[in-house]
Amino acid sequence: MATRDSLSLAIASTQQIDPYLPHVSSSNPSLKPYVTLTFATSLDSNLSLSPGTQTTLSGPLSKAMTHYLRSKHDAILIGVGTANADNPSLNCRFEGVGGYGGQGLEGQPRPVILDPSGRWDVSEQSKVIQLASTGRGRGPLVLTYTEPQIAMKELLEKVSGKFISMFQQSNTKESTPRFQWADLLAVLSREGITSVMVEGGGAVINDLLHPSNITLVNSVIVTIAPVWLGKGGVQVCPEERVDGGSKVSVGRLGNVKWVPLGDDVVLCGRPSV
Ligand SMILES: NC(=O)C1=CN([C@@H]2O[C@H](COP(=O)(O)OP(=O)(O)OC[C@H]3O[C@@H](n4cnc5c(N)ncnc54)[C@H](O)[C@@H]3O)[C@@H](O)[C@H]2O)C=CC1
Ligand SMILES: Nc1nc(O)c(N)c(N[C@@H]2O[C@H](COP(=O)(O)O)[C@@H](O)[C@H]2O)n1
Repeated sequence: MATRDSLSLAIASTQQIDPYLPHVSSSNPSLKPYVTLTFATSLDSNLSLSPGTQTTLSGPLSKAMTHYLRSKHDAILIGVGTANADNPSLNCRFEGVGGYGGQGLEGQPRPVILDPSGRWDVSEQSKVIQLASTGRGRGPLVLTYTEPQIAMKELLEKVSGKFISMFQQSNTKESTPRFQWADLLAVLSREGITSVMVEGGGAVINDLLHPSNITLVNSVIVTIAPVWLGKGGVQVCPEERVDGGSKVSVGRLGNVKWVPLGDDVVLCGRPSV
């Protein structure tokens, strides 16, 4: 839990970040959720030192800012690689804004885990499950192509989470199965989710930054920490884009704002392809 001082400072800074956040919640189920892509990176664009490990990059102020973001979204989405590497909590621990403050589940985002191949071990050891079972977070939605084990299904349902089976076209059996972003956002919309923050990890972020998906992103909020992690890390580096035979940039942010937060800087922008 962040301290009161760091929270006050973070709140002051968040006024600059607010324009990049979802504001109007819509009950129209046909609308795509508002998508905020947000993560913390090193100066060499690494999310962590190596695959399968968790690396602290954000300082206390930018971490508090992340919890503020969590309080402003209906859902928080990660890939199964992050679920397994970090065993994250994925709740809002920003007292007074949402989360732990005697306000029940108000201000708590619903965790969403992309797990097409059924690699996430849904068990009592998972912090997400522990928090949901004690009223400190919401039960997760797990999007998958596989048939879940009955015990895992029951455990998830006990904490008001569930597996959602995604439709897999028989002619698109890739070696690394993926959902189409438009499809998965439509599924979230049908679950009543009007805004989602995508936190990572590398595969999820790089996939969303692909030229065919980046237009689905409404805003990008990146914490940049003053550290180099070196080669071998999990890197944010999307596929190249070729146009008319020449390599061009994948995308660019417009409407940019740089917000210093402690030793870090938070970059906010909107994709302009
Ligand atoms: N610094 C930061 O802000 C963050 C750092 N991380 C770090 O990132 C690392 C994990 O990253 P990765 O190994 O790349 O794992 P990941 O979290 O991106 O998960 C990868 C898996 O997600 C699934 N996936 C990805 N895109 C999908 C799609 N479109 N449809 C369906 N499934 C999809 C696939 O099963 C894929 O194997 C960890 O070290 C973690 O600590 C993770 C989140 C944020
Ligand atoms: N904002 C931010 N800064 C960092 O330095 C990080 N390593 C991350 N990682 C993300 O946050 C999740 C951990 O969340 P909990 O504190 O356990 O709720 C982790 O899984 C990454 O998605 N983020």
